[in-house]
Amino acid sequence: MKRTVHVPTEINMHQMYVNILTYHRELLVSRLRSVQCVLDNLLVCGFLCEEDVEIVQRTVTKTDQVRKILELVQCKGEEACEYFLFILYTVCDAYIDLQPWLKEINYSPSNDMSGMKVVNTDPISRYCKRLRHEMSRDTSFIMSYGQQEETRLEDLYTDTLMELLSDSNESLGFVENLDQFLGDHATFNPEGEVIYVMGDAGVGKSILLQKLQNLWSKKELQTDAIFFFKFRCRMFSIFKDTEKISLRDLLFKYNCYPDHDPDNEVFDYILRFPEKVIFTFDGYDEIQEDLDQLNVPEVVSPEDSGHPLQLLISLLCGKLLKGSQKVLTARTGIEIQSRVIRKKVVLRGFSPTHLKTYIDLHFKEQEHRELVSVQLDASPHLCGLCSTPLFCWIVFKSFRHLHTMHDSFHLPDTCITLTDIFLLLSEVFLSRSASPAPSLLKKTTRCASDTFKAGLGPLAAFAKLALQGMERGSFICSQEEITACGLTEEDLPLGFLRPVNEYDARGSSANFEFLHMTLQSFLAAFALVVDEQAAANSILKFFTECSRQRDPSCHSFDFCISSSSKPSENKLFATNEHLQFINLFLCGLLSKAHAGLMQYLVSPVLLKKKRKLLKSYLSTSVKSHLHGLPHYSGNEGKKVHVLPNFLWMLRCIFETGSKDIAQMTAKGITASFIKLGYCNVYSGDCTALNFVLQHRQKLLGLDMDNNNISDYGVKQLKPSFCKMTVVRLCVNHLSDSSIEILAEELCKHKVVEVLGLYSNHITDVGAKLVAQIIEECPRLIGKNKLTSVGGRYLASAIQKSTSIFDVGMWGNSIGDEGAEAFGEALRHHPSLTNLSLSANGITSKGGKLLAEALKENSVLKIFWLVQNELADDAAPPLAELVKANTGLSHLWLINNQFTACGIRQLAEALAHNTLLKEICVKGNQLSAEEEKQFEAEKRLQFH
Ligand SMILES: Nc1ncnc2c1ncn2[C@@H]1O[C@H](COP(=O)(O)OP(=O)(O)OP(=O)(O)O)[C@@H](O)[C@H]1O
Repeated sequence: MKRTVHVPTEINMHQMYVNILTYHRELLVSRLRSVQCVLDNLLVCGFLCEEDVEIVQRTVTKTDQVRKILELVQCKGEEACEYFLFILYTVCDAYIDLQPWLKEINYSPSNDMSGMKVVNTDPISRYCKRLRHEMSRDTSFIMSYGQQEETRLEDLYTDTLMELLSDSNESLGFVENLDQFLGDHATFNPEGEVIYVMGDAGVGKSILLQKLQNLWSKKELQTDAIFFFKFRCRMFSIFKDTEKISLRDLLFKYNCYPDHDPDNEVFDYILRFPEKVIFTFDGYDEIQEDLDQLNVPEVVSPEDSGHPLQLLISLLCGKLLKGSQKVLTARTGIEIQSRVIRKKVVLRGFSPTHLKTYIDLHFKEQEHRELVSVQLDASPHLCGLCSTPLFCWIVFKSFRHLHTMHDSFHLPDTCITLTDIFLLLSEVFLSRSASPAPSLLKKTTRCASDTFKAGLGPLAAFAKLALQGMERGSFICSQEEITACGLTEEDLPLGFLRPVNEYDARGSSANFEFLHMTLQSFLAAFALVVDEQAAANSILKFFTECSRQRDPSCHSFDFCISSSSKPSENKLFATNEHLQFINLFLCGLLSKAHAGLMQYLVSPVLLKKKRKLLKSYLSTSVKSHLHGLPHYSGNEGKKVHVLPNFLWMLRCIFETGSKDIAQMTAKGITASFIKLGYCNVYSGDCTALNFVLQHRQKLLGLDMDNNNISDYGVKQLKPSFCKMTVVRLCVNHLSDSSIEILAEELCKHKVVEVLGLYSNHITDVGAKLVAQIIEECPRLIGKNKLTSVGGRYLASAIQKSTSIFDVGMWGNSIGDEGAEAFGEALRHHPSLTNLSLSANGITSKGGKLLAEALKENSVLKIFWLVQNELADDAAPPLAELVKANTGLSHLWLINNQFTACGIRQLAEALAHNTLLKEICVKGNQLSAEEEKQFEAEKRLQFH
């Protein structure tokens, strides 16, 4: 028998385990926690009898219980003691504190022992198992139509674009797989504990969390966490201001309670090992309370009770369960204190490849796949809408349903609006009740207005319920509220509502919520339109509400981070997107395009009145909005920086389809340059923008940097490029196909003066096209994926151009061959004054070729070669360049590989140069002393 246990030398080997227990008694008494599991196993294996167990259980304190167990097993002899150790060794989760000690005494089970059975009856392990089981049950299906139809998550889940952002919202690349999600990758603040996931309505934030939860439940998520608690933030709004709850109750009531845990071991374990816990909080934007109003002292002790919102904030700030991982989702535009954020992920929806995968998953029939693909290919606008998974799901589901019912059904064509999409969804819901199963023999002709007329009763009742919820600021409805709106049991399976189980812990009867918040907004708008009782102008109430709340959303944790100060303007709930959506749908429902349908559902006189009211309101507010925009003058003329609200206005205008309002808006833009940077413009918005710009006569500069336009958006803007003097599309996920459109349009109209394409996905193919337009576009394409091939195209275009001043090629990979091409292009270039070839993998070879060529150039003033691989053998030609005194005023050589020897040669050359104003060599291989000396010499020369 193998014995590897270290024991005190004086111990008799026949009594080894008995002696170990005596020798380490104190440690065991203080560290052994889960007594029950030890007792259960000793009992099952016959080392203890029922009476022994009772004796132990009668002992009051845990430490005494352990003492008693030790006494008993020692009395039973060597095998009982060994089995006792074997239990601690096997159920390592429960006896986590004793594992280092078992290692220290070098314990490993003997052969005899290894054959013995140990059952894990530890409450912690049991609880983890139960959590995983319940999580798996709750997350295996995606919500679907009605309550009877469910789709398995794994059958439909498709990856989406998940972009990692820095603290200052710079892109840090994309999440490659979900294992990367929780890890340290792209963490910008190790002190923060929140992974902050942002995204627009319906982009898939909840589904992403569901996927993470489901992977965890199957032990397929890379994490050490053994507890996972999921919350939806809207739940925190159902508590009264005065209600209080303990952390323990918050965790267990709303997830699941531990069974057989009389000593509260699970909660104690969570408190001791918070790093073993993951939380997900979905929809931070849905919290309705103003934290100021709560006026409750901050909760920091896990034993204290507090308002659930206080607990939430304390958890997020790390004041409770510090070290636990938290994933928080919110709609784009909600700012939270960056000091609590560990990393930021922004969801960008489906890329074209994802969309293809989703089509394949969604449609089992090849015929449908092909039909949908063809129809999508024909409509970039629809593709843009379908990059949002929710809209895509509605479009595809509707297609499947309506195509099965009616042979001739096609996806709506180019001008489809969001209102069309939600009308389609409603039609599907209503038609499902009207015709239980599609006939195999004869497919009927589709008549949407008949379906709406027949279903108006329940539809209006759902709409009333939605509106009442919005007015109360609530996304959850009770059974009583549902009944009060006139809805019956039979109406519920139509699909508009789904039950929510999460809040059952409060003992209330079943609650429901709308399938999606956007659907609630749509129905609320529908209620405003069909309501014949309320005054006609009440349709405008949410416009008024939104204009009151126009301040940028800012959810702040200030009050819990610095408890001393209590800022007065910290409104937790500040987003009004769901209200903006109501306005948008209102515009759609009252548009000319839907007048035909709506006249069946509301009296034509009232409809006309409401349409007139809306139109006049929109015209006035567009005028005053444009008038009130801050104008300022810059190089490109009079500029305006529009606010996100402008975007909502554009969306509404597009939804109305009113040419008059579009025309008036286009005319009302008096500035020659609009900045729409960081406005969260997505591809679908480009249709709206184009709708307005079509009516503009004058030229216009448009800065749309840092949005989510993508290739679909550029396609939508195609007709407007003829008027654009400035086209800034930096950081917008554009690929070469966008450049194809730009090249075609910009070269045709030749009015563009500035083209910004920094940080997209352009390759050498796109570079060739950029080269074509380069004569009109002085700003080139930094931070893309060009190699020497693309570098050569551009260099050759620059060589031919006589009007180019500034080329920024940083952050590509043009290497030495590209550098050589640039050298040749610039040797006798007449106009280029500013060139950056930083971060391009250029070695001394390329540096030498550049330096030699530039000696003959007398125009270049600023030359950046930062962060390349230049070493001392590039120093002589660079020194020659400096000596040549060509007109160069700034030479940046930061972060290369020069040593003191190379830098010495450059320093000597300075004496011959009268024009150089700056040469910077920081970040090379110089000691602090050598760097200082160079700086001193430089100062001397420049003086
Ligand atoms: N990755 C995905 N794969 C497949 N379908 C998805 C995916 N993401 C979202 N969907 C579909 O879109 C619907 C809406 O997604 P989800 O509720 O996650 O959006 P959200 O970003 O949380 O929206 P909101 O901010 O409005 O709550 C889902 O019910 C699902 O049908």
